[in-house]
Order: sequence, then structure tokens, then C-alpha cells
Amino acid sequence: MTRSSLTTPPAGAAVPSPEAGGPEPGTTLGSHYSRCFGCGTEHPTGLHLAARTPDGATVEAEFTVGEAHQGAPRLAHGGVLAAAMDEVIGMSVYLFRKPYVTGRLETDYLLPVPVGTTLHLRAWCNGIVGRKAYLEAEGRIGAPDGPVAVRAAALFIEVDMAHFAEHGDVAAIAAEHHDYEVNP
Ligand SMILES: CCCCC/C=C\C/C=C\C/C=C\C/C=C\CCCC(=O)SCCNC(=O)CCNC(=O)[C@H](O)C(C)(C)COP(=O)(O)OP(=O)(O)OC[C@H]1O[C@@H](n2cnc3c(N)ncnc32)[C@H](O)[C@@H]1OP(=O)(O)O
Repeated sequence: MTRSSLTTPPAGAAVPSPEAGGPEPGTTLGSHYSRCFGCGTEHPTGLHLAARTPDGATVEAEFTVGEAHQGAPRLAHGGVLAAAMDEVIGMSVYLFRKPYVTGRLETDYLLPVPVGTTLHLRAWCNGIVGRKAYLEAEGRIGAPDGPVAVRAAALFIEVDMAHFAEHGDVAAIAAEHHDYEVNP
């Protein structure tokens, strides 16, 4: 992965172990918002990622490139592939049970990805320092051990729920996140 210093964990950054009380290995991770472009089941042309954690620390998901995801004819749009990376990375940091947002996302495109391809996505954390989480993901063509088409490195920043309430739609959050107190 070609990456900048901004997405490289500083020396000594701790790689967190799976949270006590976090998802058990093998757990399917639900969508965080039904209309999310990445994981929302009600989004008509979204990526519809349905992720799981095989070990409580990393996340896996599949994304089948559709008609709605083209850039060049019959090839996936690079921004859509970046969105898939963003989503699976976001799910992997959510294993730590705190809200995070993308601060920076760096992407390497190694192979073209034709419409109809299933990309096998995997994301993991390389370290957390304060509010900063350093994460990585890859997308492989056709199989979990297929050729790598996309790699990404990201810096996610921890926020509080007020971030979403202040800048987004409080009612939509409350409707789908009964476990969060939006205005404590
Ligand atoms: C709809 C319902 C949602 C409910 C969600 C609820 C819970 C979450 C649940 C589930 C989530 C599960 C899955 C999610 C899956 C996918 C999610 C996709 C994620 C996204 O798609 S999310 C959208 C795009 N994302 C944004 O919309 C962010 C816009 N942005 C901001 O909101 C601010 O910008 C913020 C908050 C990032 C920082 O602002 P701030 O004021 O809090 O903090 P500050 O600026 O001090 O930064 C603190 C330290 O981070 C460093 N830092 C910051 N940004 C940096 C950068 N770009 N490069 C390098 N370093 C950076 C600083 O340099 C400083 O470093 P230092 O501490 O060393 O000085």
C-alpha cells in the first residue's frame, strides 16, 4: 500500500484487542442506517454491504459491482470503490463501539473491476492513538484469496453522537439507534 504519514500509525501505537462485550467471532454486523449508500438495505442503488467479523477484530464483506456503479462502460467507478473501502473500514472501527468518521482515505487502484465482479473486502485496524484510528482495507476479485484490485488506508477520528445530531438528522438517528442517547 502506498500511504502517507497521515494514515501511518506512529511508532508504539497500540493495536487494540477485540472489545470485551463486542461482537463475537462470526457475528454478522447490521447496517448502521437503512438509507446508507454503503450498507443500507433500503438504498436502491447502494453497495448493500452485509459485513461480518470472523474474529471480533476484522471485518469481511462482499460487494458485487452493478450497473449503477460504472465509471467507464462496464467498469466500476473509482469513487464507488473508494466508498466500498470507506464503508468496510467504518464497520471495522465500529467494532470498538465508539462513533468514528472518516478524516482521510487513501486508495490504490491496482486492477480494473468489471461490472458483475464480486469484490471480497476485508478491513482491519493498525492502531489507535487518542481519537485517531489507523485502518486499512483491501478488495480482492472473485474470491477471498483472489487478486487484489483495491487497497486503502484511512485515518478515522472519534466523535461523539452529538456530531451526528448537530450536523445530521436527529429523528433518523433516534429511529434506528435505540441504544444511543442522542441528547443525554
Ligand atoms: C446516520 C446515523 C449515523 C449514526 C452513527 C452512529 C454510530 C456509528 C455507528 C455505526 C458506524 C458503523 C459503520 C460506519 C460505516 C461507514 C462509515 C463511513 C464513514 C464516513 O464516511 S463519515 C463521513 C465523512 N467524514 C466526515 O464527514 C468528517 C468531516 N470532518 C469532521 O467532522 C471533522 O473534521 C472531524 C470530526 C474529522 C475532526 O474535527 P474535530 O474538530 O473534532 O477535531 P480536530 O480537527 O481537532 O482533529 C482531531 C485530530 O485529528 C486530526 N485530523 C482531523 N482530520 C484530519 C485529516 N483529514 N487528516 C489528518 N489529520 C486529521 C487533527 O489534526 C487532530 O490531530 P491532533 O489531535 O494530533 O492535533
